[in-house]
Amino acid sequence: MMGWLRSKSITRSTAAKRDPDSKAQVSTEVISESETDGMKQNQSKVSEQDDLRGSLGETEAAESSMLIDKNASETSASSSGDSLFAPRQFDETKPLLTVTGVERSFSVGGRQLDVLKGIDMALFPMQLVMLKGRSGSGKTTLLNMIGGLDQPNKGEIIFMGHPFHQSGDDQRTLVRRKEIGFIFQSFALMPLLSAWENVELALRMANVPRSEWKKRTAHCLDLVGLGKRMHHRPFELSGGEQQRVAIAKAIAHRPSLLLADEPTAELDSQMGAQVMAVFRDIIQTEQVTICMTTHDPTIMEVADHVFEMVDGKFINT
Ligand SMILES: Nc1ncnc2c1ncn2[C@@H]1O[C@H](COP(=O)(O)OP(=O)(O)OP(=O)(O)O)[C@@H](O)[C@H]1O
Repeated sequence: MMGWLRSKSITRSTAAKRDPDSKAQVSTEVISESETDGMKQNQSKVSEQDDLRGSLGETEAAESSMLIDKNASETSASSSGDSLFAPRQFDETKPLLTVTGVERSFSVGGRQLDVLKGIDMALFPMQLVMLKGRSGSGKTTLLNMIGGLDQPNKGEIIFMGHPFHQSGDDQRTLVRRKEIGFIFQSFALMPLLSAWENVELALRMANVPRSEWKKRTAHCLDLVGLGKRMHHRPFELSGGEQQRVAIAKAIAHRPSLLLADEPTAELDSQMGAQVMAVFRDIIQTEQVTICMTTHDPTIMEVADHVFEMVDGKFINT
């Protein structure tokens, strides 16, 4: 599968930014872009990482800013630190997210392409849920909806009480930045920054007070087993280690939900197993829920639940 980041358009349309409440405008833009080929190359769509980068400017700016800041004294007022470590209060029997009757179509070459055809699902706290299905069955389209990056044409998506199907782009962005973490097939790390700096960058972008960065960064890198490689840059790490840095980065702000699109696709089976072991650990330690896509049957064995998607519908719910 092509990763979200490189080609999948985890998207927010510029139209939506102009009028965050207008689904029609989002659809219109998607249609016209698709017709001229190419959702996957579209510059007006903003990948999640581009979106995150946007809050700091260009990649290079973000990286240099981190490099300049790395020895700066810890001056920010504290502390939201407790919220990064405190046990969560939730009822495990109540879903974190519900998807009801969700449909999503795109217009391609003047024709309507029905991608999601009535999806119902629920994610409960601290579950590891997997989506499987053939290429093109609609898995990433669904993850985009769950992550608040796109909206359905029909149906409801409620995440932690927030009606994603009817809230504006800005509202969804706020929820997403606080409560959702993303992991990509292609790791999505800043190449000039060390593992430590990559995680710190995520904390900065989440507006976590600087005084909390050190403790939280060390904690997250320890959780993924990279405490001893914290000063390595991505190119000095194996693929599995890079993906573990990406996990540390994605959980740094302590999201309630982690979404991962084929997180093990570029890894060999041993590294893939390590990533899955880390997922299992962080579900317990961070009390996070994980929803991921995969094609790998061995990986599915560790799931709490596997949804199989065929042609835009689940066949085994
Ligand atoms: N913005 C869009 N505009 C037009 N078509 C789209 C758009 N997004 C997705 N599609 C189409 O929807 C279908 C499902 O795509 P999706 O990426 O969700 O599948 P997938 O199950 O994740 O596949 P893979 O495993 O190959 O990544 C594909 O035919 C794709 O081309």
